[in-house]
Amino acid sequence: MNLTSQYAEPTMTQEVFHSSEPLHLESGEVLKAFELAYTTYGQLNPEKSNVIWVIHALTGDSKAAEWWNGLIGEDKFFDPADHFIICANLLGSCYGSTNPFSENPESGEPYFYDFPQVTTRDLAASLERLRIHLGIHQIHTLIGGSLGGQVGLEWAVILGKKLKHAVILASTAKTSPWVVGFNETQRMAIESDCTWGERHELAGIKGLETARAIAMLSYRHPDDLTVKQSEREEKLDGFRAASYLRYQGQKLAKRFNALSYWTLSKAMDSHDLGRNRGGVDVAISSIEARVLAIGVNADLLFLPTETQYISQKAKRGTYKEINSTAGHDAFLIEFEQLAYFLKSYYLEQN
Ligand SMILES: CC(=O)SCCNC(=O)CCNC(=O)[C@H](O)C(C)(C)COP(=O)(O)OP(=O)(O)OC[C@H]1O[C@@H](n2cnc3c(N)ncnc32)[C@H](O)[C@@H]1OP(=O)(O)O
Ligand SMILES: N[C@@H](CCO)C(=O)O
Repeated sequence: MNLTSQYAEPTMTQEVFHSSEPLHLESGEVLKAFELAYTTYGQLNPEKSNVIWVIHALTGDSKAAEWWNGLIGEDKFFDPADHFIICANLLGSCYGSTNPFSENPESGEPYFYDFPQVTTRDLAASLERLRIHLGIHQIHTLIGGSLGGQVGLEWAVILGKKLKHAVILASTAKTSPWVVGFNETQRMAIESDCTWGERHELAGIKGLETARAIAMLSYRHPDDLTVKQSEREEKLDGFRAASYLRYQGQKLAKRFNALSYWTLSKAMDSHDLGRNRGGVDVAISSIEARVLAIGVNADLLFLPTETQYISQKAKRGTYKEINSTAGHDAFLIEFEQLAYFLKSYYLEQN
């Protein structure tokens, strides 16, 4: 395994799955039809036993070998030479799947603010549709972090014995009031943009910048900012931490939109694996797959104890912890530790 080689994007295939069967949502609303854009790397083996299904986080897309380039790719832990790796853009997101700017079949116009509320369970149900469409009867490993881990847990319950390993990173079985609070402050920032309510893709975009800046403070640990954003000279204004957060807001606003952000942050709030299942403990213990939960020691958003709890309640759970001042986002950054944990976990299972 070469963890230091240059990033070289492996050959990928991009497709769009169109489901014409209605998707009945937890809210009671119905999506009459929906599309999921997905990317695959590698080939399904004759035994169909090499499926690695990746679920992206809040603002990710289906090109997992780009944003997880230290983990997926030639000579990386998940090598397309050995695995069939698939990632679908989540429903509501703006990278090719049905989202608030898609046409509402009822009106012939984009949904905009009428896009229905989707929960992590709804998102898992849409992925399940895609799995059935592709004729995948067994998933070797399902892996996702943060919102991706939440959807992964929901899907693991649904998949039963069709899933062998669920790898859940920096995530939780039920969204805490702390996370709902962070998400609400971000939605308040979006609402305070005077263009919010307008019907175009830039509606709420300045609010989205602020939302991302707030979110970044929950994705990083104070030590990370101390190391990277401390001043080199005495000053009264123009602080590096300030320009860093503004830059991060602008960076997201160039590639995302406020309505998708709103939709997916509400999906995160909705997450409760135990809803209508007799509680979180019962739901976690109903997962048939082996569960590897990986927390981050300095995660201020999804606390490591929350991630560890998943492993403790799973029938067959293992816990590992990333050591990083990067905070919550360490699951997108600390490739060497991730690869090491994955390797030792699979060795322990064999
Ligand atoms: C189409 C798509 O891109 S979607 C798929 C990709 N995205 C995802 O999957 C979402 C998940 N990914 C992420 O959230 C992020 O990419 C992460 C967490 C992996 C990494 O975040 P980064 O922003 O690269 O890291 P970090 O917090 O260190 O910030 C570095 C950036 O801030 C800039 N920066 C650092 N300090 C300052 C400062 N004081 N003032 C202004 N800018 C600053 C750097 O120049 C750098 O800019 P760049 O991204 O243009 O190169
Ligand atoms: N940094 C992640 C969110 C935290 O999981 C993203 O933008 O998707």
